Amino acid sequence: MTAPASRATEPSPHGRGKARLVLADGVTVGGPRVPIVAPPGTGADAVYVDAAYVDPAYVDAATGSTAGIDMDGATNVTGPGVLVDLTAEPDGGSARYTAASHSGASVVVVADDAAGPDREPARESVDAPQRHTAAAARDAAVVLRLRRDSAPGDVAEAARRAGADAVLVDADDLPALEQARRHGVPVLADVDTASVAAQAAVAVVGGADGLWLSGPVTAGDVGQAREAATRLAPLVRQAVPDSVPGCREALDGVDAALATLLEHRVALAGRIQQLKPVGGYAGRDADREAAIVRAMAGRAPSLGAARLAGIVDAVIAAGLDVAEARDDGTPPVWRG
Ligand SMILES: O=C(O)C(=O)C[C@]1(C(=O)O)C=C[C@@H](O)C=C1
Repeated sequence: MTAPASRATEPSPHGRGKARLVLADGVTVGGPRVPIVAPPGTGADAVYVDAAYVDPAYVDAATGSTAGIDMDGATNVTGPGVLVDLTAEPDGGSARYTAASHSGASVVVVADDAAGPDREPARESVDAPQRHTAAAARDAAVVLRLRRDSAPGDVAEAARRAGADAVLVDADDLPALEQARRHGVPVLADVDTASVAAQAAVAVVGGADGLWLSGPVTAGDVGQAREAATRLAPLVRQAVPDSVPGCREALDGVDAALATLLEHRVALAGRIQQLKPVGGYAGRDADREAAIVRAMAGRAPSLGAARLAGIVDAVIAAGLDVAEARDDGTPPVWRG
């Protein structure tokens, strides 16, 4: 994680007026990909750390001790490209300031109770305790954690009030995800690793631009979240960026989803060959193949039936090749 995060938002192709937040080199919240944000050592695209792990000096100042806190490696985990989570800070004042200013982090995450209607904005406040967060946040991007009881419709307003570049909401808070999407606010979804695959899927389909994994997070959790995002994001985040790298990134996502579906298709077609009275090339069914092409043409009008026929023919032939080559101890009928 070397490149700095950036609070400078850029126009995004995902919806009119939608901004995107750059977390690290090639890692954006609001682009075609849905990045995974998780603690260090889990293989995530971007890393967050709890403020308590930012600087031993903070722990000394706040509690007089580091007892009970595992500080192994703590001092080296922050810096540019790292998100520092300030939402659980006990005193909200000096601790936040010390933690965030010592960290060199590029993104700080603040709670909505630090930016409520009668509080000062996270980025511009002059009153303690928020002034400390504000001071730290001046040079960093701000992500605002919104609690579930924040009324839908207030998402964009809360982000504006806090001077936030993105919001963080519960993975299954679909009204908040929808509000953020509608108002063009980049939105991270807080995925509880107790049910990571399902929550990640719900969040991505609901419109999350990034997944923030919380709880005890393992590399396996990150892998599951990434897989859910890879499979589902291309289905719900259709965009045509205006640069070659942007388009290639989006194409990579679509190709990943296509490959997943092709793999499933090969399995299904292979099973049919075992079940049909005559399977394999010998049992090819032209009427069935024509019906497949017609059905797909309705969903791919740009290609049309004639071009799709060639694609479908190649896909079916590849599936039959695999089926005929398979030697899994259950001989298909055509092998006798
Ligand atoms: O539907 C079948 O009968 C199949 O064997 C599957 C399948 C396919 O891959 O879709 C393969 C060969 C047939 O010609 C038609 C379709």
